[in-house]
This record gives sequence, C-alpha cells and structure tokens, in this order.
Amino acid sequence: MLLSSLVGKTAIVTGGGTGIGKGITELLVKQGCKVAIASRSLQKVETAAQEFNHKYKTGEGHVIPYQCDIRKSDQVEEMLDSLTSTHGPIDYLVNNGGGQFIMPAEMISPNGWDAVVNTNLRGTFFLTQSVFKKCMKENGGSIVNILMELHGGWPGFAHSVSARAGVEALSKTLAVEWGEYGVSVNNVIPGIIYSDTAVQNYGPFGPKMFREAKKQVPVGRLGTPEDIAVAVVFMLTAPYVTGHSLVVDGGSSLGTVHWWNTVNGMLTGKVKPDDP
Ligand SMILES: CCCCCCCCCCC/C=C/C(=O)SCCNC(=O)CCNC(=O)[C@H](O)C(C)(C)COP(=O)(O)OP(=O)(O)OC[C@H]1O[C@@H](n2cnc3c(N)ncnc32)[C@H](O)[C@@H]1OP(=O)(O)O
Ligand SMILES: NC(=O)C1=CN([C@@H]2O[C@H](COP(=O)(O)OP(=O)(O)OC[C@H]3O[C@@H](n4cnc5c(N)ncnc54)[C@H](OP(=O)(O)O)[C@@H]3O)[C@@H](O)[C@H]2O)C=CC1
Repeated sequence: MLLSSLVGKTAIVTGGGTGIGKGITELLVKQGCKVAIASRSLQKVETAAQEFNHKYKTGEGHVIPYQCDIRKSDQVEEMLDSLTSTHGPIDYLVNNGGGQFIMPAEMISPNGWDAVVNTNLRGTFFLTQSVFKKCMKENGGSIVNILMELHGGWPGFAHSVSARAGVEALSKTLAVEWGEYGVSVNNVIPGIIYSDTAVQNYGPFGPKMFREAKKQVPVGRLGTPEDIAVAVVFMLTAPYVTGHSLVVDGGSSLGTVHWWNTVNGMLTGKVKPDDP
C-alpha cells in the first residue's frame, strides 16, 4: 500500500547510506518520495543510491546522494541550494546522521567532546535552521530527530547523551516556535538497533555488546532499521503530532525483563530454589 501523502514529496535523510538511515531511505523511496541522502563519505551514499534507484526504478521515488558533513555550513548550504533548485522545496527532514565513540567520561578530550557534540547537536541545529528558513517557513513540513534513550543516562557516552538531551529540548522548543508555520518537530528514540555499521563502530567488542543487549529486550530480538523507519514515517505523516518522542525499543526501557525471566524460570521450574 502506498501512503498517498508521500508520493512526490522531497526528503533529506542524513546518514541515509547506512544502518538506520538506509532503512528510513528505503521506506520513503518505496512510498514514492525523492530522498536526498547526505553523509561525509560520498562512496557510502552513492552506493546506497545506486542500489535503491535500481531496485525501485519503476516507482515514483528516487534517491539523490550528497557528500555533506553536517558540521560544515558551506557544505550544508551547497546541498540545500542544489537540491531545492532541482527538486523544489523540502517537505521532510530526518536528522539521523551522527553517533559517537565509547569512552569513560573522565577520558574524553576537548576535541573528542567537540567532534561528538558538534555533530549531534550543532550540526542538527544548523541544518534544521537552514531547511526551515529556505523552505519550511513558507511551505510547512515535518522534521524527525533520531535520538538515543536518555532516561537512565548512557555510561560511556557522556558526550553523546549530552548532545541528544539538547536535541530533545530543541525539538520541543521548535515545535512551539514553528507550529504556526505548519512545521512539526518530533523525536524517534531507537533502542539497540542491529546493523553491520553500528556494530563495527564498537570495534572487536561490538558483536559481544550487541549480543548482551539482546538479553534486555522483552520481544527477544534486537531492533532493525525497518523498525525505526516505520516510526519515522508515522511521525513525518502525522502533522498534528508535534514536540513528541516515540521510543522504539522492543520494550527494553521498561527495565523489568530480568525480573520476569527469574519469575518465569521459577514458575516453569527452570530456576531452582537453591540456584546461586
Ligand atoms: C548489557 C550491555 C548492554 C550494552 C549494549 C551496548 C550496545 C552498543 C551501543 C548501542 C547504542 C548505539 C548507538 C549508536 O549510536 S550506533 C551508531 C554507530 N555509528 C556511529 O556512532 C558513527 C559515529 N561517528 C561519528 O559520528 C564521528 O566519526 C565522530 C563524531 C565519533 C568523530 O568525528 P571525527 O571523525 O571528525 O573525529 P576526528 O577524527 O576529527 O577526532 C576528533 C577527536 O575525537 C576523538 N575520536 C574520534 N573517534 C574516536 C574513537 N573511535 N575513539 C576514541 N576517540 C575518538 C579523536 O581522538 C579526536 O580527539 P583528540 O584530538 O583529543 O585525539
Ligand atoms: N544503532 C543503534 O542501536 C542506535 C543508533 N542511534 C542513532 O541512530 C543514528 C544512526 O545510527 P546507525 O544507523 O545505528 O549507525 P551508522 O554508523 O550506520 O550511521 C551513522 C550515520 O551517520 C553519518 N554521519 C556521521 N557523522 C556525520 C556528519 N558529520 N555529517 C553527515 N553524516 C554523518 C554516517 O555516515 P558517514 O560516516 O559517511 O558520515 C552514517 O551514515 C545515529 O545518530 C545513532 O547514534 C541511536 C540509538 C541506538
């Protein structure tokens, strides 16, 4: 089924060439959207664009790759000028590009802090501001920011959670400031989402970390980029929902799966009274 509101619309997905962003891009292009995907590596976005433009060549949607580091305002402006002059105003913006490296707070250097905060907070803000000024102030639109779970903090990710908490507050603020222009601003908060690129980012311990994380998920599996994509498309196409955060984590933030495993083990006889 095609969502008629998406056909012919123009979207930007940052980090759209890999992982979660690639899943979002595929769902949008399948629904007939023109999707600009932007990241630092031209090769990553070109490869994904070729794949989707071939796979969906008979549909109305297509993918346009851009080399763009969201921290660099000249690259952001160049991309927006090129995209809008060829494809018209931007209807949807998905701020997905970003991430971090894992490090105890006491060891994060000023450069490391700046690299992560400038990507996830500053880059997100100034791309969003430019899209609003160039397009959405006049034509309306929808913005979705991809965050990470914040309620329990994230040991090892002090720089990134600080930036994401900033974006969460930013989304609520912009939802109010830009509501009168027909612009909605929401957040999607992924749980642990498996993709080759996400796992690789954590080096040799990546596979073990993701395997361990699975034990915390009540639905019994890690999330997929497609799980996030459906939530993003919902947020993009629901203009009366604004200033909200949608958690997509298979129930892991409920935090009670260990308790249930113990209780269930007792009830089914798998856990014995004298087990350590
Ligand atoms: C029961 C257990 C459960 C545990 C479950 C855990 C599961 C894993 C986590 C799940 C959550 C997943 C969240 C995700 O976000 S997955 C996304 C994966 N992808 C990314 O994160 C991509 C991120 N990359 C970037 O955005 C950039 O590369 C980054 C901002 C990180 C860096 O920017 P840049 O490349 O421009 O940086 P520079 O090379 O210029 O370096 C600047 C300073 O930063 C330091 N740095 C950079 N990278 C690293 C690194 N990998 N390790 C350490 N330090 C790094 C660098 O040294 C510079 O600082 P100094 O000048 O002081 O040296
Ligand atoms: N996977 C997970 O479990 C979770 C992921 N997230 C968040 O979801 C988002 C996507 O992550 P995921 O798909 O898992 O991992 P990926 O590593 O596959 O995605 C990160 C993407 O961001 C792009 N990117 C990084 N820095 C920049 C920049 N300065 N300018 C433009 N693009 C940039 C990367 O492309 P390039 O390297 O070419 O620039 C890459 O495509 C990230 O913000 C991540 O932190 C949040 C919670 C959990």
